[in-house]
Amino acid sequence: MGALYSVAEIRQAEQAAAAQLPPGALMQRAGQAAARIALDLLGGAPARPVLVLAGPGNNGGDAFEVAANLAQAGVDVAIVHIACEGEPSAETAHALGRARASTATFADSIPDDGQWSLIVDGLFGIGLARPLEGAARAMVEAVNAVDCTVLALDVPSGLDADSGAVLGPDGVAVIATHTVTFIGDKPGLHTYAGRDYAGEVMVARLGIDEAMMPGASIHLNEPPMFELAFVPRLHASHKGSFGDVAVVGGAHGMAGAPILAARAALFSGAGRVYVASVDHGPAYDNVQPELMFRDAATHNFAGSTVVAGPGMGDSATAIRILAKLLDGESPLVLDADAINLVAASPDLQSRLSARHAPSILTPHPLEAARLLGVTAGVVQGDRLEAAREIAARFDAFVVLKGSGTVIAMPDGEAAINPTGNPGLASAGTGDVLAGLCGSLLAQGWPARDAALAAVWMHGQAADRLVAQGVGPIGLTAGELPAAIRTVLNRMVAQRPKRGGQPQS
Ligand SMILES: NC(=O)C1=CN([C@@H]2O[C@H](COP(=O)(O)OP(=O)(O)OC[C@H]3O[C@@H](n4cnc5c(N)ncnc54)[C@H](O)[C@@H]3O)[C@@H](O)[C@H]2O)[C@@H](O)CC1
Ligand SMILES: [K+]
Repeated sequence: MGALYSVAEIRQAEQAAAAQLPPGALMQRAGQAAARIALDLLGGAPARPVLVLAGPGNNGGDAFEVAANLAQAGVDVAIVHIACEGEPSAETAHALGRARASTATFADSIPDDGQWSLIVDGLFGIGLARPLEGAARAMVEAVNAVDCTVLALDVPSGLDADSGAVLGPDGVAVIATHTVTFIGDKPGLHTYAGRDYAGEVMVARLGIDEAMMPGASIHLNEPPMFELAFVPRLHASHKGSFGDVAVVGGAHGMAGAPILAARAALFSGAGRVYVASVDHGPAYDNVQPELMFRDAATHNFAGSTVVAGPGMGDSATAIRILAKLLDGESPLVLDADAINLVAASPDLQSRLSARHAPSILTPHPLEAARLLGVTAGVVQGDRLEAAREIAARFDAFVVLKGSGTVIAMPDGEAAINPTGNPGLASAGTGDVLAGLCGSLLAQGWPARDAALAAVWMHGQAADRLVAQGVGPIGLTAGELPAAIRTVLNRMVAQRPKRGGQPQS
């Protein structure tokens, strides 16, 4: 499964492998793998030269190997090299020698009028230690100004491979169309700025056996992580077989948010779905008359899975209801205002930590920041760490939303979601996600699988809609539930037959 490795883990694997190989072998393999990909991207004899940018460290060494291999394949290659202040590593010096001995030409800077068929970014990889400045920054800005295919070696230069943050308050990084990453995939290529900067990610393992890799605690959130939880339905089932969901929210002026969550629960198969309003809410939904409307102050939540937060507001009634729900035994999804109320109240926080039934929290970065008492910038600077910290602190399953949503479990396991698109950056999509999480919980799914599958399906549904021309611009949250239903039924139909019982 798509394991993601920290820089420290990659270094560990690299050292273990290098000890058993001739000097420079890994760099040569990296250069060969990347050159093969470059040739594929060029798709035949290119009309224009390839520009290879080589930095001062071993990422630059990889770049020299790529340049030498491309030159050997008959490609016209120009190299711009930022030399290191001290001595390069032996393997980088050797790679530089190979590039010098090839037909590749060296230039001091990127020519202003240069036109390229491909740019290879070998400036900085996992050794990036500070924000880019001076010549390196100027080079990155020049690359980003050109409309051209860009292949990043290992990591787009300027991007932190662990966090997906561009280093520096006003930092720059190479915006690549493709990234070939070495030895193992890295979390920073898939979350925060990573998805925009890395483009399509390919992994070149450099012949390092899976067995030599450290056990990963972070994975890409892909169907093998959760697909066994999709079970076909028995003919002999009834609506009581698929659980009750109650969505609590809908303060004055925000009646739509719980309805979106409730529709998502309905379309993803929950048996009975209630909207419990903290204010005097609507009596029915004329688009979805299957939904039942109740007063949250008097509704009996026993036996339901509760999704609390969408449009819940911060009234005394909302706080009182939330305290009661936290003390209860219902599986709970906390979103939006419910998270803000918890963040503002040490009392609600201790009730949350003390729960026995599962809790899933679905904060966006600012809500996560409030929970942790930090800024949204700090959360975004290390999304994995923030999600894990919330999960540990509240013994809860955490879905930290944003590009490359992070899902963190109370036991330290974490995943980064690869589906979804900017169409989801619109009002109400979070309500839909919360309703979907609640629906899967109500149908008996373990919280871990519910969180992983809900996030994946939510993104996948948005991707399907965009493929049909519905968005990303103008995609509305209300369009998601029906698309989620299609994704869910396909997942059930395609579920691998590996044991497990149909749900009764
Ligand atoms: N060591 C190995 O066995 C292998 C290394 N590989 C490559 O080597 C890379 C790691 O090499 P390094 O550890 O040398 O690291 P990098 O090549 O990523 O960069 C480190 C160098 O850049 C300098 N530096 C860091 N940040 C800077 C900044 N903002 N401005 C200016 N200079 C800066 C450092 O002082 C150092 O000289 C990997 O990303 C990968 O591409 C691959 O060849 C696979 C095998
Ligand atoms: K790079």
